Amino acid sequence: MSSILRRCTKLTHSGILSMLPGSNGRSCALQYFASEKRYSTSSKIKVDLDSNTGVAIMQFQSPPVNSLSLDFLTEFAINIEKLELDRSCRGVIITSALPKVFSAGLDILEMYQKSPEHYVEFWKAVQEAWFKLYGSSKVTIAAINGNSPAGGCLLAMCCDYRIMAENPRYSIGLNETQLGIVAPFWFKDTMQNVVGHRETEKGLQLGKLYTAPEALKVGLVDELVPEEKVVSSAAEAMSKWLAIPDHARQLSKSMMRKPTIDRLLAAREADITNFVSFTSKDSIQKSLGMYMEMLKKRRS
Ligand SMILES: CCCCC/C=C/C(=O)SCCNC(=O)CCNC(=O)[C@H](O)C(C)(C)COP(=O)(O)OP(=O)(O)OC[C@H]1O[C@@H](n2cnc3c(N)ncnc32)[C@H](O)[C@@H]1OP(=O)(O)O
Repeated sequence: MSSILRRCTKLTHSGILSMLPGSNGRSCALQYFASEKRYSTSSKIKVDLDSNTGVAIMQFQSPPVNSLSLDFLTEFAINIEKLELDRSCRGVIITSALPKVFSAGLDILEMYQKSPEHYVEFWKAVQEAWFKLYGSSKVTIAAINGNSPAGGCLLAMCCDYRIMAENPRYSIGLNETQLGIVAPFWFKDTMQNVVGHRETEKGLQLGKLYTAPEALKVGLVDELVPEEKVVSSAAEAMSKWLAIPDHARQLSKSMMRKPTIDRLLAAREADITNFVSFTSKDSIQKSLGMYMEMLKKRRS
């Protein structure tokens, strides 16, 4: 019983599960213990599924900045796939358990001074994570509680709805050009589907990191809320999305996303070849090395 009470305190502090649809509003109701299912298989990502509500909370917990390493991406794709196959799951909220950062994007170390074989494996994992999340039939909501550059922005853009902390110090965007690299066409397609052609053109060329208010203005995020309310607001938004019959919403989602997914499916191998030859170039390796140095200097 004491362990149940300890757990109870944890859930009440999180304020997450008690906000979800289907909750009777009582904090720490014991029913949560019966309905909460832990999915997590390792330490980088924690997933809890509430079988009362059908809503899973996926929390990134890979210090220092939730960078998307090969291991992280593999774990991410497995978790999304597992939830996809679980008929009791209807929606997924994706957020970060770390302060100030949602995700720092692709792990630059995976693209720096590695073998071509490694680049192939890494890029396949990036593609796979995108296919799984962008193609998910579940309602997906990003609760963006920190900085979200590049690959972090991509994950958020794959979701159906984005809620960001209104902290003006947090930014989000595809900033690849600032690193001297180029976002692939399917990153571009994903952004274009969210904010349109013109804003994507500006955002991509400039490698723009939008502040939270700027992101709201251009439609890159749908809502700004106080930082401590990001996840509870995502839960509220989720209940609205779940009020729509699944089959109708899923077919509508698929209708909107299929052409974009098919485009990468048709060019999957070419996209890998392109990534490997681009990343292996001396000039690109130099740019990545300088960028890592800049990050380190900024820190000291
Ligand atoms: C070639 C084809 C195109 C491929 C498409 C590429 C997509 C990408 O996603 S590329 C990655 C782009 N990401 C970024 O530009 C983000 C860089 N990071 C930051 O701006 C900041 O770290 C932050 C705002 C996310 C967080 O700031 P802060 O809390 O101040 O943390 P630090 O900057 O001190 O970083 C701590 C630690 O983490 C290392 N690090 C940060 N980002 C990455 C990363 N993306 N990959 C690998 N490592 C990263 C940083 O260097 C620090 O390391 P140490 O100094 O060794 O502690």
